[in-house]
Amino acid sequence: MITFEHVGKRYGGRFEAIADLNFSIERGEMVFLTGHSGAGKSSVLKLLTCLERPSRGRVLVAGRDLASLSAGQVPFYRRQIGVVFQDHQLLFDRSVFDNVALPLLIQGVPPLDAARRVRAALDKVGLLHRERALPIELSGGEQQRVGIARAVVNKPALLLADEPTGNLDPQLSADIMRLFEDFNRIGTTVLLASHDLALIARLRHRILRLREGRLIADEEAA
Ligand SMILES: Nc1ncnc2c1ncn2[C@@H]1O[C@H](COP(=O)(O)OP(=O)(O)OP(=O)(O)O)[C@@H](O)[C@H]1O
Repeated sequence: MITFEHVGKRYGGRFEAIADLNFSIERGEMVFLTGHSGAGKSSVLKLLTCLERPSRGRVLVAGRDLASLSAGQVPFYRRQIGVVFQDHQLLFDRSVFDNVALPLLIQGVPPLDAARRVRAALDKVGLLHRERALPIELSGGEQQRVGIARAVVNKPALLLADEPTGNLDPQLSADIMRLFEDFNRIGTTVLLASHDLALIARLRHRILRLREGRLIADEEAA
């Protein structure tokens, strides 16, 4: 599903934030990406979402070299990917329902179809009863679950998350991770960047460890 081949990323002529990175993730895997602050975790996710381009090497997703995508094709490519951020980036003047519906409206999905899909996504994250609420009325864990519903409303083949439990206590973090596992169980490939080593160790999925932009360990699921 994902292949990095000799990938390097240099920001503005400085040192390489990512250096000769090689790894593959098969369709249907759930993998953690970890490492110290500045190790390059977010850079890997930015390369996968075409927010950044590699300075060298190739990034392939579903067999396609992302360098071959034209600027016009990038939005279509991104529709196959769900992205969850640490700060969830919800619109605070829109309801939970409207936040989750946003990607579908941008794509021109008919409203009735969109409503059905939004409710299915909210149901999966256990927030169907809060569809009319504003994000400000929700707890941090609930807000993160809205962010996850928005990321999966398109049924993406690939789900990426950057520190999705960064602001949550251990219990809520475990709940959020269980949600990712649920989506993985139904076939979604999941790549999660996290520096929460205790949480990662408990969950027993494959772990890619980065240090200073290099892969220093690739540990199979326990
Ligand atoms: N847009 C940018 N311009 C310049 N340097 C950048 C940019 N984005 C990242 N970097 C640098 O690249 C390196 C890797 O950053 P990255 O955000 O990928 O690491 P990270 O492992 O996700 O860190 P954190 O856990 O703190 O988010 C860091 O030294 C960072 O300062």
